[in-house]
Amino acid sequence: MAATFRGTTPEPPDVRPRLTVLSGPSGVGKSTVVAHMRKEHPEVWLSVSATTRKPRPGEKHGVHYFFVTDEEMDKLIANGELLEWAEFAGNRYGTPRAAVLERLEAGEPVLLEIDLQGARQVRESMADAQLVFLAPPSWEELVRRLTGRGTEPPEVIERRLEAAKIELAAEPEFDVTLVNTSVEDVARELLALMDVV
Ligand SMILES: Nc1ncnc2c1ncn2[C@@H]1O[C@H](COP(=O)(O)OP(=O)(O)OP(=O)(O)O)[C@@H](O)[C@H]1O
Ligand SMILES: Nc1nc2c(ncn2[C@@H]2O[C@H](COP(=O)(O)O)[C@@H](O)[C@H]2O)c(=O)[nH]1
Repeated sequence: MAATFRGTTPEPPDVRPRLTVLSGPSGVGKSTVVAHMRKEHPEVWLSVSATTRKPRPGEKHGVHYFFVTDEEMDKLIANGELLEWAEFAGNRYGTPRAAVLERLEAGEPVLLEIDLQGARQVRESMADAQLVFLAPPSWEELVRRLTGRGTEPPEVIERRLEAAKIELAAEPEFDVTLVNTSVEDVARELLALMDVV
Protein backbone atom coordinates (compact mmCIF):
# COMPACT_ATOMS: atom_id res chain seq x y z
CA MET A 1 0.00 0.00 0.00
CA ALA A 2 2.82 2.42 0.79
CA ALA A 3 3.79 2.51 -2.88
CA THR A 4 1.94 5.70 -3.69
CA PHE A 5 2.51 7.59 -0.43
CA ARG A 6 5.10 10.33 -0.78
CA GLY A 7 7.40 10.57 2.22
CA THR A 8 6.75 8.63 5.39
CA THR A 9 3.61 6.53 5.52
CA PRO A 10 1.45 8.40 8.03
CA GLU A 11 0.53 6.80 11.35
CA PRO A 12 -3.24 6.38 11.61
CA PRO A 13 -4.57 8.97 14.07
CA ASP A 14 -6.29 7.70 17.22
CA VAL A 15 -9.55 9.31 16.27
CA ARG A 16 -10.20 9.45 12.53
CA PRO A 17 -11.46 12.73 11.14
CA ARG A 18 -14.76 12.10 9.42
CA LEU A 19 -14.45 14.80 6.81
CA THR A 20 -11.88 14.17 4.10
CA VAL A 21 -10.89 16.70 1.48
CA LEU A 22 -9.29 15.51 -1.76
CA SER A 23 -7.41 18.19 -3.68
CA GLY A 24 -4.81 18.33 -6.39
CA PRO A 25 -4.18 19.96 -9.74
CA SER A 26 -6.73 19.85 -12.51
CA GLY A 27 -6.32 16.65 -14.53
CA VAL A 28 -4.43 14.70 -11.86
CA GLY A 29 -7.28 12.19 -11.64
CA LYS A 30 -9.37 13.17 -8.59
CA SER A 31 -12.75 12.37 -10.19
CA THR A 32 -11.42 9.15 -11.69
CA VAL A 33 -10.14 7.92 -8.32
CA VAL A 34 -13.33 8.91 -6.51
CA ALA A 35 -15.56 7.25 -9.11
CA HIS A 36 -13.52 4.05 -8.85
CA MET A 37 -13.70 4.12 -5.08
CA ARG A 38 -17.45 4.72 -4.95
CA LYS A 39 -18.21 1.94 -7.40
CA GLU A 40 -17.31 -0.55 -4.69
CA HIS A 41 -18.04 1.67 -1.71
CA PRO A 42 -21.14 3.72 -2.46
CA GLU A 43 -21.47 4.40 1.28
CA VAL A 44 -18.76 7.05 0.91
CA TRP A 45 -20.77 10.21 0.53
CA LEU A 46 -19.39 12.70 -2.00
CA SER A 47 -20.55 16.28 -1.77
CA VAL A 48 -22.07 17.63 -4.99
CA SER A 49 -20.72 21.13 -5.56
CA ALA A 50 -22.45 24.12 -7.11
CA THR A 51 -20.66 25.65 -10.07
CA THR A 52 -21.10 28.39 -12.64
CA ARG A 53 -19.17 26.25 -15.15
CA LYS A 54 -21.16 24.93 -18.11
CA PRO A 55 -21.77 21.15 -18.10
CA ARG A 56 -19.43 18.94 -20.11
CA PRO A 57 -21.05 16.32 -22.35
CA GLY A 58 -22.55 13.64 -20.11
CA GLU A 59 -22.50 15.71 -16.92
CA LYS A 60 -25.84 15.77 -15.11
CA HIS A 61 -27.32 18.47 -12.89
CA GLY A 62 -27.48 17.22 -9.31
CA VAL A 63 -25.14 14.31 -10.00
CA HIS A 64 -21.83 15.77 -11.11
CA TYR A 65 -22.59 19.35 -10.09
CA PHE A 66 -25.45 21.71 -9.41
CA PHE A 67 -25.02 23.93 -12.45
CA VAL A 68 -26.06 27.43 -11.41
CA THR A 69 -26.12 30.90 -12.91
CA ASP A 70 -23.87 33.71 -11.66
CA GLU A 71 -26.87 35.23 -9.90
CA GLU A 72 -27.72 31.95 -8.18
CA MET A 73 -24.11 31.59 -7.05
CA ASP A 74 -24.16 35.17 -5.72
CA LYS A 75 -27.20 34.25 -3.61
CA LEU A 76 -25.69 31.00 -2.29
CA ILE A 77 -22.64 32.97 -1.16
CA ALA A 78 -24.60 35.90 0.28
CA ASN A 79 -26.93 33.57 2.22
CA GLY A 80 -24.00 31.68 3.76
CA GLU A 81 -25.15 28.44 2.15
CA LEU A 82 -21.65 27.38 1.12
CA LEU A 83 -19.13 25.77 3.44
CA GLU A 84 -16.41 27.10 1.16
CA TRP A 85 -16.21 28.52 -2.34
CA ALA A 86 -13.57 29.65 -4.81
CA GLU A 87 -13.02 31.00 -8.28
CA PHE A 88 -11.04 28.55 -10.37
CA ALA A 89 -9.93 29.14 -13.97
CA GLY A 90 -12.76 31.56 -14.67
CA ASN A 91 -15.65 29.79 -12.93
CA ARG A 92 -16.93 29.68 -9.36
CA TYR A 93 -17.36 26.49 -7.36
CA GLY A 94 -18.74 25.91 -3.87
CA THR A 95 -19.70 23.19 -1.38
CA PRO A 96 -23.31 23.30 -0.13
CA ARG A 97 -22.96 23.48 3.63
CA ALA A 98 -26.20 21.89 4.90
CA ALA A 99 -25.82 18.53 3.18
CA VAL A 100 -22.26 18.10 4.44
CA LEU A 101 -23.21 18.88 8.03
CA GLU A 102 -26.22 16.52 7.87
CA ARG A 103 -24.06 13.62 6.70
CA LEU A 104 -21.38 14.30 9.29
CA GLU A 105 -24.09 14.47 11.95
CA ALA A 106 -25.30 11.05 10.75
CA GLY A 107 -21.76 9.70 11.22
CA GLU A 108 -21.19 8.93 7.54
CA PRO A 109 -17.81 9.18 5.82
CA VAL A 110 -17.88 12.45 3.88
CA LEU A 111 -15.62 13.37 0.98
CA LEU A 112 -15.10 16.75 -0.69
CA GLU A 113 -13.30 16.99 -4.02
CA ILE A 114 -12.29 20.63 -4.20
CA ASP A 115 -9.45 22.96 -5.17
CA LEU A 116 -6.62 24.30 -3.01
CA GLN A 117 -8.39 27.53 -2.05
CA GLY A 118 -11.39 25.54 -0.86
CA ALA A 119 -9.19 23.09 1.05
CA ARG A 120 -7.59 26.01 2.89
CA GLN A 121 -11.02 27.36 3.85
CA VAL A 122 -12.11 23.96 5.17
CA ARG A 123 -8.90 23.77 7.22
CA GLU A 124 -9.87 27.09 8.82
CA SER A 125 -13.49 26.20 9.56
CA MET A 126 -13.16 22.49 10.40
CA ALA A 127 -9.86 21.89 12.12
CA ASP A 128 -10.31 18.11 12.34
CA ALA A 129 -10.79 17.66 8.59
CA GLN A 130 -8.26 15.41 6.87
CA LEU A 131 -6.63 17.06 3.84
CA VAL A 132 -5.35 14.70 1.15
CA PHE A 133 -3.29 15.93 -1.80
CA LEU A 134 -3.37 13.95 -5.03
CA ALA A 135 -0.11 14.45 -6.94
CA PRO A 136 0.75 13.47 -10.51
CA PRO A 137 3.68 11.09 -11.15
CA SER A 138 5.32 13.97 -13.10
CA TRP A 139 4.52 17.36 -14.63
CA GLU A 140 4.63 15.84 -18.13
CA GLU A 141 2.06 13.21 -17.14
CA LEU A 142 -0.23 15.89 -15.68
CA VAL A 143 -0.12 17.84 -18.95
CA ARG A 144 -0.77 14.62 -20.87
CA ARG A 145 -3.82 13.75 -18.73
CA LEU A 146 -5.35 17.22 -18.81
CA THR A 147 -4.82 17.57 -22.56
CA GLY A 148 -5.80 13.97 -23.28
CA ARG A 149 -9.12 14.33 -21.44
CA GLY A 150 -10.18 16.58 -24.29
CA THR A 151 -12.77 18.53 -22.32
CA GLU A 152 -11.20 21.99 -22.37
CA PRO A 153 -9.97 24.26 -25.17
CA PRO A 154 -6.23 25.14 -25.21
CA GLU A 155 -6.64 28.52 -23.45
CA VAL A 156 -8.52 26.89 -20.55
CA ILE A 157 -5.89 24.16 -20.32
CA GLU A 158 -3.28 26.92 -20.04
CA ARG A 159 -5.18 28.57 -17.16
CA ARG A 160 -5.54 25.24 -15.39
CA LEU A 161 -1.84 24.49 -15.79
CA GLU A 162 -0.97 27.91 -14.36
CA ALA A 163 -3.17 27.09 -11.35
CA ALA A 164 -1.53 23.64 -11.16
CA LYS A 165 1.89 25.21 -10.53
CA ILE A 166 0.47 27.01 -7.48
CA GLU A 167 -1.37 23.89 -6.29
CA LEU A 168 1.72 21.67 -6.59
CA ALA A 169 3.74 24.15 -4.53
CA ALA A 170 1.14 23.90 -1.75
CA GLU A 171 1.52 20.15 -1.27
CA PRO A 172 3.27 20.54 2.15
CA GLU A 173 0.10 22.14 3.56
CA PHE A 174 -1.71 18.81 3.28
CA ASP A 175 -1.82 16.00 5.83
CA VAL A 176 -1.12 13.26 3.30
CA THR A 177 0.05 13.06 -0.31
CA LEU A 178 -0.96 10.22 -2.61
CA VAL A 179 0.74 9.94 -5.99
CA ASN A 180 -1.73 8.93 -8.69
CA THR A 181 0.22 6.34 -10.60
CA SER A 182 -2.45 3.67 -10.25
CA VAL A 183 -6.13 4.56 -9.82
CA GLU A 184 -6.80 1.27 -8.01
CA ASP A 185 -3.96 1.79 -5.49
CA VAL A 186 -4.90 5.36 -4.73
CA ALA A 187 -8.59 4.49 -4.34
CA ARG A 188 -7.66 1.74 -1.87
CA GLU A 189 -5.40 4.08 0.09
CA LEU A 190 -8.02 6.79 0.23
CA LEU A 191 -10.57 4.31 1.58
CA ALA A 192 -8.09 3.27 4.27
CA LEU A 193 -7.45 6.90 5.21
CA MET A 194 -11.20 7.37 5.54
CA ASP A 195 -11.40 4.27 7.70
CA VAL A 196 -13.89 2.69 5.30
CA VAL A 197 -11.93 -0.55 4.88
N1 LIG B 1 -3.69 6.83 -12.76
C1 LIG B 1 -4.02 7.29 -13.97
N2 LIG B 1 -3.29 6.88 -15.05
C2 LIG B 1 -3.58 7.34 -16.29
N3 LIG B 1 -4.60 8.22 -16.55
C3 LIG B 1 -5.34 8.65 -15.52
C4 LIG B 1 -5.10 8.22 -14.18
N4 LIG B 1 -5.99 8.82 -13.37
C5 LIG B 1 -6.77 9.59 -14.16
N5 LIG B 1 -6.38 9.49 -15.44
C6 LIG B 1 -6.96 10.20 -16.61
O1 LIG B 1 -6.60 11.58 -16.46
C7 LIG B 1 -7.64 12.43 -16.97
C8 LIG B 1 -8.03 13.43 -15.90
O2 LIG B 1 -8.67 12.74 -14.85
P1 LIG B 1 -9.83 13.44 -13.98
O3 LIG B 1 -10.84 14.08 -14.87
O4 LIG B 1 -10.30 12.41 -13.01
O5 LIG B 1 -8.99 14.56 -13.24
P2 LIG B 1 -9.44 15.60 -12.12
O6 LIG B 1 -8.32 15.74 -11.16
O7 LIG B 1 -10.77 15.22 -11.56
O8 LIG B 1 -9.57 16.93 -12.97
P3 LIG B 1 -10.36 18.31 -12.68
O9 LIG B 1 -9.81 18.87 -11.41
O10 LIG B 1 -10.05 19.14 -13.88
O11 LIG B 1 -11.82 18.00 -12.56
C9 LIG B 1 -8.78 11.50 -17.40
O12 LIG B 1 -8.76 11.34 -18.79
C10 LIG B 1 -8.49 10.19 -16.67
O13 LIG B 1 -8.97 9.06 -17.36
N1 LIG C 1 -13.20 25.21 -3.95
C1 LIG C 1 -13.94 24.34 -4.64
N2 LIG C 1 -13.39 23.72 -5.70
C2 LIG C 1 -14.16 22.82 -6.35
C3 LIG C 1 -15.46 22.52 -5.95
N3 LIG C 1 -15.96 21.59 -6.82
C4 LIG C 1 -14.99 21.31 -7.68
N4 LIG C 1 -13.89 22.05 -7.41
C5 LIG C 1 -12.59 22.04 -8.08
O1 LIG C 1 -12.62 22.87 -9.21
C6 LIG C 1 -11.62 22.47 -10.12
C7 LIG C 1 -12.17 22.37 -11.53
O2 LIG C 1 -13.19 21.41 -11.60
P1 LIG C 1 -13.80 20.95 -13.04
O3 LIG C 1 -14.92 20.02 -12.72
O4 LIG C 1 -14.24 22.19 -13.73
O5 LIG C 1 -12.67 20.29 -13.77
C8 LIG C 1 -11.12 21.11 -9.61
O6 LIG C 1 -9.89 21.32 -8.92
C9 LIG C 1 -12.19 20.70 -8.65
O7 LIG C 1 -11.71 19.86 -7.62
C10 LIG C 1 -15.99 23.19 -4.83
O8 LIG C 1 -17.14 22.99 -4.39
N5 LIG C 1 -15.20 24.08 -4.21
